[in-house]
Amino acid sequence: MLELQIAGRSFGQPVLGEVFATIERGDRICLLGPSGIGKTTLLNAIAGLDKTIPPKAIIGRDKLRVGYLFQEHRLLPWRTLNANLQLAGATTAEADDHLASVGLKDYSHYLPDQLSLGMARRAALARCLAVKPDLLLLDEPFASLDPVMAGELKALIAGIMDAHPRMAMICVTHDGGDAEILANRLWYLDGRPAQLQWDDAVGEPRLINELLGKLRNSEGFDMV
Ligand SMILES: Nc1ncnc2c1ncn2[C@@H]1O[C@H](COP(=O)(O)OP(=O)(O)OP(=O)(O)O)[C@@H](O)[C@H]1O
Repeated sequence: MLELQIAGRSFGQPVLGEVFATIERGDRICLLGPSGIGKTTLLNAIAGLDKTIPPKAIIGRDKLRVGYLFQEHRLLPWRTLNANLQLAGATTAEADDHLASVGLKDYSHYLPDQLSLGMARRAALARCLAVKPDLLLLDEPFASLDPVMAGELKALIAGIMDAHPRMAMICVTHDGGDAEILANRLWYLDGRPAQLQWDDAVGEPRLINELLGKLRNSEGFDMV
């Protein structure tokens, strides 16, 4: 579905090194790595937001719709949730359905600033769904949420992926345990410049335990 042939990305000094990987329909990838290593930089490149990365480095990108959940919700504050989703291409009724699917059935007419952090993140997730994505990019969706809300959002995302078996996902997280719930592949980004150190299938419990063990032993990695 998508092939990455990224030569690198510098911000004054090299951040990303060469990244070669493929993403197939239905892939659920958790992207882990130390803080500041380049995970968001890689997501931005895949999303096509980084104009310094030549389009030919992301083969297949032009044929895909991408939903990107940024670290902050980026909803337009002067528009209702329904109107925000309409901007992403949904009809009024579709926007209501997407909002209902993330537990915001009664909040269609709310403004983003009237929502809690967790609700705003779910509204932003609904906006991602409104673009009918082939690929969902999630940048630390559980950051700053209390454990109950984070758990609910994890279950919600897992349910969305089950309901859309041809949609692929890359989810940046600092918690290797998220992979057990969400992923069938683990990407681990490390080094300077950063490269994918591991790209593994984690479909089997034995494999995922092995990988999480490696992550726990990895220097400088924060396991939660
Ligand atoms: N627009 C920019 N200008 C300058 N430096 C940048 C820019 N964007 C990212 N960087 C640098 O690139 C490096 C990687 O940043 P990035 O946000 O991709 O890391 P990350 O792995 O997502 O971090 P975190 O886990 O803390 O969110 C950092 O050193 C950061 O300071």
